[in-house]
Amino acid sequence: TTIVGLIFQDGVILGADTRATEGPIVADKNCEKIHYIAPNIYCCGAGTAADTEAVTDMISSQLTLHRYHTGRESRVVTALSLLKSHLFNYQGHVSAALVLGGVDVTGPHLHTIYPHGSTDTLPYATMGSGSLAAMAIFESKYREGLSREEGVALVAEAIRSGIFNDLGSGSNVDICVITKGQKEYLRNHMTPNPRTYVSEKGYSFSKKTELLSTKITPLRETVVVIEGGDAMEE
Ligand SMILES: C#CCCCC(=O)N[C@@H](Cc1ccccc1)C(=O)N[C@@H](CC(C)C)B(O)O
Repeated sequence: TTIVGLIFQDGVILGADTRATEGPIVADKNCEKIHYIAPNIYCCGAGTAADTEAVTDMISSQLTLHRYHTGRESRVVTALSLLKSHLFNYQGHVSAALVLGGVDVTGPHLHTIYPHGSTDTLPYATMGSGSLAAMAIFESKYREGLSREEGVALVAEAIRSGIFNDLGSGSNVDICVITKGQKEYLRNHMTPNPRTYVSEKGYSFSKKTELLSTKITPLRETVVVIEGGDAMEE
């Protein structure tokens, strides 16, 4: 997995690849790794698919009940506290490595949460097996005050770096843009690895292509007997 997040001038942008693996096997070529937490909060997950799905679903439900109780919009820090305490209680046995992002009354927020429950607050972050490939892009190109277009392009570039350089990552680019009072989930924003099909008529070559066997004179063949050479061992 390659999952990333960054803060741009109007909020937060999250990104993810869509490959699920089981050892050397690709179990899912287009899975979703950006999970809904609250209307203004989303979370990317790496690690064990079942664990990232279950833990984000659980915290999303808890925040829904909390919003009913308070009558207010959820805060990112609330999701952060609920996630880290759950993961810490399970001492790393819940294998969920998360990039949490959102915008609330206190502004834009981006955090990483590790399986053992430690967290970091950052302007840009990457997680998963493709995180080093993605971080190389951020470390060389991130700057504060990015526009929406620049931010989306940089997130896409970081995810593509993981897709093409990490075997644990692949297929498509999913993106989620979160600003004050608005969020856009761009499912399969890029599909750089389309499946190609051979038509039932077989391969189709360009008009200019000529069959080797007909047009071009047969390949020349000359046999040279080497005088006095030892017979080759059979
Ligand atoms: C679909 C399906 C089966 C998914 C199995 C499954 O969790 N794969 C894991 C790798 C793994 C982990 C622990 C045991 C075995 C295999 C996986 O692909 N993780 C990616 C993220 C999740 C959300 C898709 B990524 O971190 O590489």
